[in-house]
Amino acid sequence: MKENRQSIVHLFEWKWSDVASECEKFFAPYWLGGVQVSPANEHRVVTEEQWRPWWERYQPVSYSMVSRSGDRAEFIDMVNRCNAVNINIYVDVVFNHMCGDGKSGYGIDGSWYDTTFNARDFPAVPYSEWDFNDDICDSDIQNYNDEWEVRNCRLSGLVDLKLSKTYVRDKVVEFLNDLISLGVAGFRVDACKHMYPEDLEVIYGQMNNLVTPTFPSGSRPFIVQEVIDYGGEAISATEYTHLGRVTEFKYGRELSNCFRGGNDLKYLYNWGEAWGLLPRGDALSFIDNHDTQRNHGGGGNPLTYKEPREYKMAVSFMLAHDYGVPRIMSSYYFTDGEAGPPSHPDGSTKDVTCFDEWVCEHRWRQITGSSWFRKVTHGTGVDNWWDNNSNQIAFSRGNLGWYAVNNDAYAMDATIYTGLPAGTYCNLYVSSYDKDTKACVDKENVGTPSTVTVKSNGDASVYISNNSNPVIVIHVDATV
Ligand SMILES: O=C(NCCCOc1c(-c2ccc(O)c(O)c2)oc2cc(O)cc(O)c2c1=O)[C@@H]1CCCN1C(=O)/C=C/c1ccc(O)c(O)c1
Ligand SMILES: [Ca+2]
Repeated sequence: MKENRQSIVHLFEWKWSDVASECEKFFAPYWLGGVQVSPANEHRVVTEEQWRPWWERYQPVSYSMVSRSGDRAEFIDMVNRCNAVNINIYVDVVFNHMCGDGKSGYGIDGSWYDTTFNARDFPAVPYSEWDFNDDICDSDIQNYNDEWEVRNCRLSGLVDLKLSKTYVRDKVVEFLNDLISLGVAGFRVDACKHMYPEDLEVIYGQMNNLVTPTFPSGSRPFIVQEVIDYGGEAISATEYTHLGRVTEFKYGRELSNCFRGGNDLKYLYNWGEAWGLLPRGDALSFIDNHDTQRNHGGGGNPLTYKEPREYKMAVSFMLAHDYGVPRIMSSYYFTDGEAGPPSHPDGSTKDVTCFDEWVCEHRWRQITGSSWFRKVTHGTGVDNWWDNNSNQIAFSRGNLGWYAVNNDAYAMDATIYTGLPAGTYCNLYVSSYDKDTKACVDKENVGTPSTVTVKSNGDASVYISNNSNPVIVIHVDATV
């Protein structure tokens, strides 16, 4: 985790070859801290329940590095090429469970597995029935208010690994240390709610340091723990914060509500812990993720690429504000929530083509510009808050950047103290900035200024109509 480059982009279901070229082609000159990639280990090939759904990758059958995104050699090439341009790779790892109960067949790398009847055979690991919790719980989780059940029973039919057992812990540590040896910078740990913090502590403690010289000697893996906690269940995210960052699911739900008009933006003056969110140093913040962008209701029904105007506003606010480590979702277009990535008839994932079958939100100007803002203003707090007692707000990040958004149904027309040095700044939400020629080229600025002039007293007079891009994002490294 580089100090001033903390944004993470989740390149969901991208192949390793496409991730590598995106690191070199797009991310290198920018702002990015790292990329989260889909699970790299062998998983089921699901064809009967659904045809090749995205969630087949969350049903492991072994820890060999072959998946729908590519094989071990391609994974190594991706990590090397991204590390070479200083972009970290964080791997999604699934070790609460293996595949669903009552299944048998060959995984995507050809490994046999059998969970029919009492079998729990994963010879490629190997795991056998005594490596699972069926002896203490042989049913699915029913009651999310029983923390013993949530940890020891089957999560929607998935056979539950006995992580209390040294042998199982050792196999998981071997898997994680294999990935570390390939040069990854950390992990997104799936389904942490379903594993005991005590077991995770032992496993994380046995992870090796990150490889040198790619990383400074003694560097520890960066850990993001997925704990789905909207409050009201027996298990809370705070049980895991001492072990690493934890996903803050309330973040996207609350901010989506604000930008859909459910709460006046003026209330965001104390956005963060005062809203019941995790301490900012413990939080992984995001608007939507691969799961919540699909399951309405249960997933908090967040803004997604399907509501682009409000989504871009919410994501830009997340990136402009100093709370947490933000993760940006990069999706493929879908209507059926279970559908897997754009694929060929044989089920193999297509090459990425941004903006036709792949949404590539991370490449949208409004999001790229806001992420650059986050990098430039890292280390400052939220200062000089201004609002119109409704849905027009502005704030600076120290004297390095200034952010304003108009979510009212009428124009924002005000003179506001920005805290910035005098000068003319490029509005990165609607314009492109050329660092060499210091030019600010309008792109989509109907109703939103493409540049902002700050007077010597720090004031700026801004007019932002209620248009499709009603945001100003300016910082000291993009002046004309
Ligand atoms: O209806 C489904 N599942 C039951 C309701 C969602 O429950 C799941 C949760 C879940 C849901 C709510 C909670 O409060 C919670 O603690 C856990 O986490 C998972 C994690 C996995 O690695 C693999 C899974 O199959 C699941 C899962 O099915 C569909 C069909 C099977 C996969 N799936 C899904 O919907 C898959 C969802 C999924 C997959 C991967 C994830 O990382 C994730 O967060 C959710
Ligand atoms: Ca478990």
